[in-house]
Amino acid sequence: MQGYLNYKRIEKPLRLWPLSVEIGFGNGEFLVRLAREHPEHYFLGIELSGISIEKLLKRIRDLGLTNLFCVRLDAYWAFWFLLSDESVETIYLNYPDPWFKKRHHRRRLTRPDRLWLLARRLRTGGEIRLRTDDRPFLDYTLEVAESLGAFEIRLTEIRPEAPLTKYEAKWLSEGKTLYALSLKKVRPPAEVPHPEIEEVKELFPVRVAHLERLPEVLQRVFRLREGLVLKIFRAWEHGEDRLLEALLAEEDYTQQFMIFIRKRRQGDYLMDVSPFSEVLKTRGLQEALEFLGKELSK
Ligand SMILES: C[S@@+](CC[C@H](N)C(=O)[O-])C[C@H]1O[C@@H](n2cnc3c(N)ncnc32)[C@H](O)[C@@H]1O
Repeated sequence: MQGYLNYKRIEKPLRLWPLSVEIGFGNGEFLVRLAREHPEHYFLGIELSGISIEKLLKRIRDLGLTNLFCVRLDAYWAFWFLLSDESVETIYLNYPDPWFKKRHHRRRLTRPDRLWLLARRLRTGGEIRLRTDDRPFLDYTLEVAESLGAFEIRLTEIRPEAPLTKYEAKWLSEGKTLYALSLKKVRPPAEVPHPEIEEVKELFPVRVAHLERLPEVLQRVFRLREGLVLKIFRAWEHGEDRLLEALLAEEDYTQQFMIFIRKRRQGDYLMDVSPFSEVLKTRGLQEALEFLGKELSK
């Protein structure tokens, strides 16, 4: 599909240059305008909302835009998996959810590990441009940005004569103050603890000696290690073969998929991710298969 990046399949990191990224593009108005104004520049939109993705894809198709792409993935993991350091010209964050309650601050897109990764992926001299109407969120972001020591920081208020989106025009006419924060990368950010997931080239099938213990693993939650949790929901029988429905949470990246267990002539079984499940091949997924193989074979 034109403009859609299936991040589980494509070659990574992306090789698009010059590239700018918008996180949480919503109705896509801002991103489409940029892509039309700068046909020589590539743009990537990152969104969690399927409806937003559908709408943007329709506009990409209708307008025949060949420089605009989108991916449906949490922004942190999109930057982690798809982009290399120093590869992005500008990162736009327009009115991200401020998560104003203290206990929700960890969901903020500008919390230290999130902003750290954006700063890594940004080209030196490039900018993160944030727009927000939420002063406490802005102050939080300023504090995090300062602590990373990577940026030249500039804060302005959005003026009515600037190019505005429909919502911005409405908010300004209602007398709201809209802030524009520019974080220009001048040096690499200070290291902060951050979640990591390692992709692997290939997943290897795992041997299972017998299936007698299969009922015991169903509906159980296995904590394989810090940041890796596996749950097998149920199993279907197909002759001597089995199909399992599994969920794996690796850090906060979750994948739901089917596991196929096939009886071999030797009498034992071979277990693999079902070819009908598309997964991101990760070290954690291989670990989970190996763990399950051992658990069943006991
Ligand atoms: C408040 S809306 C703003 C939409 C748009 N930028 C605008 O200015 O109207 C925030 C958007 O960010 C998206 N979003 C929130 N968290 C995200 C994440 N972790 N990764 C990607 N998109 C995210 C939401 O789905 C939503 O569309």
